[in-house]
Amino acid sequence: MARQNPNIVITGTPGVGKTTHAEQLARNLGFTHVSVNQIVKDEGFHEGRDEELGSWVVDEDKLLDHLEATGISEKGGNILDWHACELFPERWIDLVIVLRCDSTVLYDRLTARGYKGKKLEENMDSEIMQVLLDEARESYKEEIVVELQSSGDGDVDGNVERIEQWVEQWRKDNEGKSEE
Ligand SMILES: Nc1ncnc2c1ncn2[C@@H]1O[C@H](COP(=O)(O)OP(=O)(O)O)[C@@H](O)[C@H]1O
Repeated sequence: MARQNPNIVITGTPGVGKTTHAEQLARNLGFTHVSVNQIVKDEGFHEGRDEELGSWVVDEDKLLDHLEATGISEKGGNILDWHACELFPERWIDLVIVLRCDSTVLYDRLTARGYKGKKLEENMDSEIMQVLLDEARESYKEEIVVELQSSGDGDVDGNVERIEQWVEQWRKDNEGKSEE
């Protein structure tokens, strides 16, 4: 059975605005905000922390099994928020949003969050080298990957509105398919 609502990935370097966008979208659309980082922490789907990078070493098999068991693929209506995207199976995902941020703005956001040293450097490099955008383009069909700016205040509302319009169109295009 096809899903009645799309599943959307919001990805990008830490600090670009994934949580901000995902929360607003989930609220407006009545979708579920799936904060993958939170699940990894809460459920212990990791093999400890990489102290140098300050991030979890994720057990991807456990994470995927857990998400699969929640019926994510069949139910739809999820906003998956994570700083990586290539591990989600293509059949789960209808749209991949890659948020991008101006590097001076991102630097301020990350230092305000206490990032420093190698962690700060690696994340800044990742944004400048568009690592997540490339990862998304390599992992999903070109037409479902959308790059959006999230540097200034007005960007969030504009992006959210654009994604909501996309969801509306998706529903029209998929009308009736869930009964097939
Ligand atoms: N487009 C934007 N304009 C202004 N501030 C933003 C924007 N996007 C994010 N922020 C701010 O930047 C910080 C990091 O955003 P957050 O949503 O937590 O990013 P992420 O989930 O990608 O790490 C927060 O303080 C948030 O309010």
